[in-house]
Amino acid sequence: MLWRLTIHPSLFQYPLFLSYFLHGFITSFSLFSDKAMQELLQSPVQGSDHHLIEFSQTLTTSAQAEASEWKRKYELERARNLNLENRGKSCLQFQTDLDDMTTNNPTNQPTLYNETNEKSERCSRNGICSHEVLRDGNPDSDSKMIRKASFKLSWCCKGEQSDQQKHDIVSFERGNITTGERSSKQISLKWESSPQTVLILTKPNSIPVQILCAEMIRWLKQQQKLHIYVEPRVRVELLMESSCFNFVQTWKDEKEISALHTKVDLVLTLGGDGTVLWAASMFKGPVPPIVPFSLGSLGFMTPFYSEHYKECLESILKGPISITLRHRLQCHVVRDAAKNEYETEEPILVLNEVTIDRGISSFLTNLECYCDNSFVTCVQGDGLILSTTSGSTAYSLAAGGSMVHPQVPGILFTPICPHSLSFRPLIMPEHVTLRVQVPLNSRSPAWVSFDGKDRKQLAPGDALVCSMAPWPVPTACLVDSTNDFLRSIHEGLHWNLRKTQSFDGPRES
Ligand SMILES: NC(=O)c1ccc[n+]([C@@H]2O[C@H](COP(=O)([O-])OP(=O)(O)OC[C@H]3O[C@@H](n4cnc5c(N)ncnc54)[C@H](O)[C@@H]3O)[C@@H](O)[C@H]2O)c1
Ligand SMILES: Nc1ncnc2c1ncn2[C@@H]1O[C@H](COP(=O)(O)OP(=O)(O)OP(=O)(O)O)[C@@H](O)[C@H]1O
Repeated sequence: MLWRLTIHPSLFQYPLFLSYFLHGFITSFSLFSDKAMQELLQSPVQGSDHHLIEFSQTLTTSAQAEASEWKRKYELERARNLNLENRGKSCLQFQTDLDDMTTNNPTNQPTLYNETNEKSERCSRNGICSHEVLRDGNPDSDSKMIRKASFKLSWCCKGEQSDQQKHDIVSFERGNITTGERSSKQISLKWESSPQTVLILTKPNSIPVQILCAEMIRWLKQQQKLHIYVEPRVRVELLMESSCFNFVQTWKDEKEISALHTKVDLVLTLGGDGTVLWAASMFKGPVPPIVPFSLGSLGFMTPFYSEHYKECLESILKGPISITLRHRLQCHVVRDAAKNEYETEEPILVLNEVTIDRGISSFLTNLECYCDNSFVTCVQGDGLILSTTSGSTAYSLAAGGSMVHPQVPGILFTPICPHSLSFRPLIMPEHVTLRVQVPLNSRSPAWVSFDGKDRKQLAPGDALVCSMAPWPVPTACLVDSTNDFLRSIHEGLHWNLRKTQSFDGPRES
């Protein structure tokens, strides 16, 4: 499986983003040496170009050693897969299509190593790239290799896509401090090799979703020749409909779920915002691009119309795709019994928000809040929401928080029904760590929930520690981040809808 990740130099002015992004990708792939990674992550922003290019060369050398073995296994596996799939000949249609796949479609041939090498050289000249050879983690199928599509992310400047421009946010020349043009524009994803595997996630208990899912799978297999993964529940539903869906793949346990990001090129969600949250929660590390189709009632994060799925997917599979990189929060529950902060429970990632509230207790919550160890305030009321900017249009909005463009990196600090006249919501910068603690003298415990789910009790002395997660959720845009955001607040919330004042009437002279 090969990956290629190119990072445009303008990203270097976002050191946190860069280290998060790279850390996310790097730690998930075992080829990077620890030393190289430390050097990379510790390198000063100005020198990043140099470090990254060196790094990419190390990686390419490592990849060379495995590439010919990979190619041999890949071809063996491909032959084996075709054999297996050919056994289910009862479905004549699928068989014909598989035959077409091998004879007529040269794009489905395995990419040769030389081509990859050539690409890597090209990539080192223009930007930063990494090539990965990944193995399927399943010990039972040692020879099973799946190639993952490679893609490139870049910023678009002034409505155009530019790989070359680099802007400094702040410059200091001859004693004058000036701010330069910000390059935090629309992010665009270009495929460098075709996507081959999609994961389809669906809202449960919905007949229209079930029907669309089956139709989409047929089309993706027959017309696009893609490998398809679904949840175990969905595979059972599909097989009840027809044994022709035998080719659809799924997973058995958590371990296989945790390896999904190494196999899946694209995630399609069929449902509402809750299904996008569900999809994000399945990836505890790096997340493949998500294409959210709207089959819910509100759909702030689901811009794609399911009726036009064929045109949409054709365009997505071809690329380029406008992407919203949605930041997530990483939350740790620290129990009072823990001897230090590192002894926490597994971190939980949220795309919308983490809420600390009074749960079923009728007492006021009493929450002490700290930001990077500075005391912020004490929340006495129903609770507190720590929200991402994507979540700013959800619960935080209902509690009086601002709506914030999802591409703005920040953490919203929104009280729920505070019993005080002056407690306005805050927005903190992305780099802070927030700590919400239930004081030992609190009259009652508090309850924490993550994207509206997985409630946990916080006893007096326990704390929730929250910071920006290294792994954002890339969601595909229908138009672009800003257009999609504005459309969702207009259509979803009828934001600032008012009849326009008529032309006739009194005027200022
Ligand atoms: N008072 C409230 O507004 C309130 C109360 C509880 C939970 N919620 C939200 O529900 C979310 C869980 O969603 P679910 O679908 O699993 O539960 P759900 O089925 O109860 O739906 C909650 C509603 O929130 C909407 N929503 C979710 N994320 C959104 C976002 N980022 N922007 C705008 N609207 C959004 C959904 O479309 C849905 O209409 C939580 O993360 C929380 O933000 C809101
Ligand atoms: N694949 C899934 N497996 C289990 N639960 C899911 C899955 N997809 C979605 N859910 C849950 O189902 C609930 C409803 O999902 P979703 O919000 O997508 O649909 P909806 O409520 O019809 O849409 P809307 O919120 O726009 O009205 C959410 O709580 C979500 O967490």
